[in-house]
Formats: sequence, C-alpha cells, structure tokens
Amino acid sequence: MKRPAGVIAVDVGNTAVKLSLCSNDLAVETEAADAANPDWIHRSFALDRSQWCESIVDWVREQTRSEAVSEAWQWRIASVNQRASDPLCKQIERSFPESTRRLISYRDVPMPIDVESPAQLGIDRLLSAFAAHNRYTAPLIVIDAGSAVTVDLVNAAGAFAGGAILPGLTLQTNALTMGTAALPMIDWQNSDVVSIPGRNTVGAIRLGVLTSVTASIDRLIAYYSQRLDSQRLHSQRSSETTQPPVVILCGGDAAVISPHIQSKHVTHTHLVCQGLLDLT
Ligand SMILES: Nc1ncnc2c1ncn2[C@@H]1O[C@H](COP(=O)(O)OP(=O)(O)OP(=O)(O)O)[C@@H](O)[C@H]1O
Ligand SMILES: CC(C)(CO)[C@@H](O)C(=O)NCCC(=O)O
Ligand SMILES: [K+]
Repeated sequence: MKRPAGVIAVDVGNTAVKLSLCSNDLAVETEAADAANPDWIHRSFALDRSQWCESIVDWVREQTRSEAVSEAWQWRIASVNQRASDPLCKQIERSFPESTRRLISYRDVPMPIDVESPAQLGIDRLLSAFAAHNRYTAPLIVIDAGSAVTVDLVNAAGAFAGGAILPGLTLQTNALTMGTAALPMIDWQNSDVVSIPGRNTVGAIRLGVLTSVTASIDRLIAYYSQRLDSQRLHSQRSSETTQPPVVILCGGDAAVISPHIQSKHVTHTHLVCQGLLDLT
C-alpha cells in the first residue's frame, strides 16, 4: 500500500479526543518517548466543550495549511466511545472528503490477543500495549490512567493477555461528590503536596483517591509479576532467564499518579496515538 503523505491519529476516549498529526517527511521511526518527539503535533480536545468536533476540524486545517488534507492523507481513528466518534467521523467526512478514513479495530493491530473476546476489548488498551511492545521487550505491564484506569499484561510471548479496569481519579472523585452531601470535587491538575494523613476534607479525598488508584496499580503489578514467575517455572523454558516486566504508564492522569506508584515504571504520553502511528 502507498504510504500516506500524512497521518492523523485520533484517540477517542470518554473524557477527551486526542489527536497526533504526523506528516510523511516527519514519520520517522523513533525510540524516543513521544513527549520528546518533535515530529508530531499533539492536541487534546475535551468532550465537555461545545463544538468540540468543529474545533478539531479547525485545528487540523490550521496545522495543515501548507499542504491540503488531500487523498494522500489518512485518518486513523481508535474509539472506545461511539457516541463521540460517530459525529466526529461524519464531520471529518464532510470537511475532508478527499482524505481516507480508517476506523481501527483489533484486526488491524498485528499483535496476538489472548482474551476471551477480542472484539469486546477496548482498542485503546490494545494500541497502547502494541506501542509499548514496539519499544520494550516483553513481558510488559501497560497502565493507562484516563477516565478509567487500565492495567494490562503483555506476556513473555508478546501477546496481549488481559488486565484490570478500575475508575480513574476523576470518576472516583465524582462518585464521592455525587454520593454525599458534603464532599467537594477535586482539581487533580493542581499539584498540591499530599499530606499523610489528610488534614482537611480536600486533603483527605486527595489522599484517599490517589491511594485507591496507585495502591491498586502496585497490587496488580505484584499479581501479574507473580503470575509471570509461576508461568516461567512451569514452562519448558524455565532455565531461561526472563526479565521482570517493564511497567509503562500513560494517560491524562499519568503525571499526577506517577510519583505515588511504588513500582519502578516509565511514563509515556500519548501511547494510544503512538500505536495508531505505528500501524502500517
Ligand atoms: N485538560 C484536561 N481536561 C480534562 N481532563 C484532564 C485534563 N488534563 C488532565 N486530565 C485528566 O485526564 C483524565 C482523562 O485522561 P485521558 O484524556 O487519557 O482520558 P480518556 O482517554 O478520555 O479516558 P478513557 O480512555 O479512559 O476513556 C481525567 O481523569 C483528568 O483527570
Ligand atoms: C476501559 C476503557 C473505558 C478504557 O478507556 C476502554 O478500553 C473500554 O471501553 N473498553 C471496553 C471493555 C474492555 O476493554 O474489555
Ligand atoms: K485511554
């Protein structure tokens, strides 16, 4: 297949739509974390803003002014939120009729999948695991801290082996706020020091929810590591030395939770978009 002149990777989540724009001249293979990758332009569009669809189109037009988004451009869309991706796809079709659009499914991702029903698996989980596996040697644990937090295992054979899903920082705080009379909402982006124990309501919620998310992550990493160890013991290859899993963290809340995760890990931003750009 002819290589497209430019690729627009679109990660449609439950809180935001994230776009990475990469033109052909710049589409170089890179080992670098994408935050450090000057070759892409990345932008997040919150779904609670009105006109978010139009904002995306305007932004892409602005970024690609010099080179029209023609048939030589390809959109790669990964969605876990059809209510958002349906209108977005229509808008893209109307605004950029020449370009090609691919709605990415698990069949497009060249990675073995060892779960009961691959069609039910969130494509964001698979793509971030795929992007991580292109950069690190399996086994891997891939954590995406977004609206939901997912903690997924790529086994020693390099297959997506399933994982865990829990509510993210904002969803957990929303549950507290909605379920009580007195508890306020928390702004997770302000980087207040967390005092232990919390000495006021906001501090207590911050400590509680942050611990809920990060302790769960540490426990899941321990579970998966134990499982990898016992699989290795029971396999023929028990004599081989398998490295402990590399832990990779991404998602909108990665920077907030990273300092509170005890297990050794690396942080990557925009791993889902990276996975989309890695596809052929
Ligand atoms: N400017 C922002 N607007 C909204 N949320 C933000 C912002 N910056 C960081 N966040 C945090 O990012 C989280 C959402 O992360 P992300 O954008 O990765 O989610 P998502 O992809 O929509 O979620 P999911 O894929 O789980 O549906 C929210 O929980 C919020 O705390
Ligand atoms: C878990 C989320 C919400 C994380 O974004 C998404 O991957 C999703 O909607 N998944 C579908 C269910 C599954 O992955 O098994
Ligand atoms: K996500």
